[in-house]
Amino acid sequence: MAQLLSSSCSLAFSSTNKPCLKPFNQCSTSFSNTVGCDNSRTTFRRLYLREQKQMKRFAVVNASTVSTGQEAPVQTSSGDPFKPKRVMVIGGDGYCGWATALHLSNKGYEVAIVDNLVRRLFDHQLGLDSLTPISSIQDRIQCWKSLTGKSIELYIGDICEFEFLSETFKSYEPDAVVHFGEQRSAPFSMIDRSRAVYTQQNNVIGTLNVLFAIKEYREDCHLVKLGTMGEYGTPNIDIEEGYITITHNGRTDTLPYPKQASSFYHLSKVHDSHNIAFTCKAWGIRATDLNQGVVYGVRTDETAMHEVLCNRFDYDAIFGTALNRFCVQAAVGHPLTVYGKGGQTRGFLDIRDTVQCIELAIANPANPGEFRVFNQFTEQFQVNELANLVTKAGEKLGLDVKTISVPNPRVELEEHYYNCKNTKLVDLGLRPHFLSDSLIDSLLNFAVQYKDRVDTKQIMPGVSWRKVGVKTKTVSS
Ligand SMILES: O=c1ccn([C@@H]2O[C@H](COP(=O)(O)OP(=O)(O)O[C@H]3O[C@H](CS(=O)(=O)O)[C@@H](O)[C@H](O)[C@H]3O)[C@@H](O)[C@H]2O)c(=O)[nH]1
Repeated sequence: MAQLLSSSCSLAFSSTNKPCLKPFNQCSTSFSNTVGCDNSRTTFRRLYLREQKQMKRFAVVNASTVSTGQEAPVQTSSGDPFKPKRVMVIGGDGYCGWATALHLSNKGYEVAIVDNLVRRLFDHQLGLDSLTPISSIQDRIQCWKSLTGKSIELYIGDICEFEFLSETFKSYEPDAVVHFGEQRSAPFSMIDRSRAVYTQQNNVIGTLNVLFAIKEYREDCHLVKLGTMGEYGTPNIDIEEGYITITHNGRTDTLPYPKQASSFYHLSKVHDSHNIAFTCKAWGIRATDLNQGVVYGVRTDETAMHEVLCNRFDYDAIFGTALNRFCVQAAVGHPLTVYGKGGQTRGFLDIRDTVQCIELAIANPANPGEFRVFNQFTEQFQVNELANLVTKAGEKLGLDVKTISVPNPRVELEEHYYNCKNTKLVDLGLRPHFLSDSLIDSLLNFAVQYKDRVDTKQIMPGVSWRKVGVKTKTVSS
């Protein structure tokens, strides 16, 4: 299967937001140069359909029992008990998606990855790279198969192309769709106008297409959508899980919690949430919006099984997130980059908990027409606290860790109240891996192991929320 797919067309996006249908190795990796590619849709479609047919033949069915979660009291529209088995992981080649695809496969679900590989293209365009070397998706899947005997189906294409998505849906017939397939970096969305437009178009249209595909081809399918804690912003009151009960002029209602996103990326997730909520009401879609916090860590039980399965680990100022970045900075002797006063508080979670949360959401599906919102994080930290934890862990390893205050490139409160609810996933059985000294030690050791791969030019932030303009930036952040 991997061989079949490696000869196929991979989609790259162009700044016109039309997919480029040239084979991946013939695509220019420059952001602006992808515009002129000849979109040979008919050839692509023929190749694609042929592959789908062959993939069906090669696919090994792995149906087995779901090992985690309570028995779901949920039914299909025909009244039978709804037991999800076939899961489609959109964005399954990315940081959270890859770890999740392997975890679900390990737990006995049949898994298909849908991905257009654009995350790899972003790295080429911006001159970035993962701290860890990562194998091609085909090699990853082949390695997983040889280690465990479990097959993962692979569909390479862009979900913004409805034709591709609908063929994929009809071919795979998922019971659950986990949707990670979005541009997920706030700084990326603030580089320039074209990245802002790309982020919102890709994210909002992609999700809308998934909703239409569920309605049209798979009405019982449960959508498990990755949202973000950043949808709520930092209000001066407690943050609830999705909804808040308000009494106004003597009348009371439970309403969606107010949204105050602070980047074009975070806003795209708000727009998604509104579209999903509407289609749950209007069409009876079952959906869970997982408002995830900042993820840290790299190893999960499955990705640690072989170096070919190793996950990506971003430390640059565009895709790297706070704690992962601080560990790499400490490993290479770069001062920790606290933006502004460092009093920014966020919800955080270990990547091992990301995969657990997704599994719990799938095993306990929403009811038809229900729009559930779970806040997916395990602990809250201020950025300064994280810097202190990394400094202390660095001392134990003999590293001299310094911290600097970098003028904040973002527009955000640097000191604020923050208190978020996060009980729903715990109620479903989440057993969190809290941030411990030993985890920071092992992350630091991991960063030290790969420190020769660090490009220190990628560490300082170069994207400014205030200076974002219409001119396309073709060089790194
Ligand atoms: O070197 C750094 C990097 C970040 N920060 C600060 O750390 C906080 C978090 O920033 P981040 O880059 O770690 O995370 P963020 O941009 O918020 O986005 C990440 O975390 C989000 C969850 S949340 O933050 O919205 O809860 C996800 O949705 C995104 O996909 C993921 O990239 C911000 O206040 C930022 O200013 C620093 O002080 N120094």
